[in-house]
Amino acid sequence: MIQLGVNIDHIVTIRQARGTRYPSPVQAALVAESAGADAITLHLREDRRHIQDHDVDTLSRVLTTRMNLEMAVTDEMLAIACRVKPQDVCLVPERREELTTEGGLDVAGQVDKVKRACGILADAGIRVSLFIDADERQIAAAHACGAPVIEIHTGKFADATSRSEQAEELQRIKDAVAYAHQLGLQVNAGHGLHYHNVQAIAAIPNIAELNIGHAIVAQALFVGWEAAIRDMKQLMLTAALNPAV
Ligand SMILES: CC(=O)[C@@H](O)[C@H](O)COP(=O)(O)O
Ligand SMILES: NCC(=O)COP(=O)(O)O
Repeated sequence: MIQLGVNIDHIVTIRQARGTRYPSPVQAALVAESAGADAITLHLREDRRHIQDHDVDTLSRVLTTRMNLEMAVTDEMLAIACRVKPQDVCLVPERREELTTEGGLDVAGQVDKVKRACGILADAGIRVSLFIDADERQIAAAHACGAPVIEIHTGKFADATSRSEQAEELQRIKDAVAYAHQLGLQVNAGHGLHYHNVQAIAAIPNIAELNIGHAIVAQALFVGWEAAIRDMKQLMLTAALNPAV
């Protein structure tokens, strides 16, 4: 059944805004797990704009589901991942000046570097996911690097400004999921998903997991954190069980 990875980055954005001890990412993660999160996703960025190293260490000790640690393909992050040993690592592109992740990792353009990182993480017993665009060339490269999982970047679909553009991006994602599944990859998806666009993605056959954060944190301001997660999970399950939704 489709799973939900709750990204808690922007819980921590609120804490970092004032340098307080609240809101606690530990409390957010444990409540999320009780509300139906199948994994907790956190992005340790090179610039530490939100998640801090100590958050990763603490959460690795208290989570009862899975930690999905997002990180850039750098020796610094590989060393942290091999020390912490989260269940999952998702390798993502990063640019210090970006507001948020702008696209998928260019695996095809740096196969040796990504393959080396996949090997190091796999040797540490960590399941590797590559965050890539809905692009067959990138999917084939991810498979060649030995990653067992990919996460399709749904940002272009989420940011589409017309129905026709959104439909085009959705079809691109559907084709990518089918191709990746045919290669034997586990296929996840995420970025920019919210309560009004998630069902179109969740309804795609063979999508295993959606990683969602920003929209859940925003909705929690109005309905509460637990309800925001329960509602998102329910939308996903309904769509997955009734693809015609
Ligand atoms: C890779 C991705 O799309 C997100 O999981 C990522 O965490 C976005 O970065 P921010 O959370 O810093 O916006
Ligand atoms: N990999 C996507 C993710 O973890 C959450 O992205 P968003 O929902 O915060 O855009």
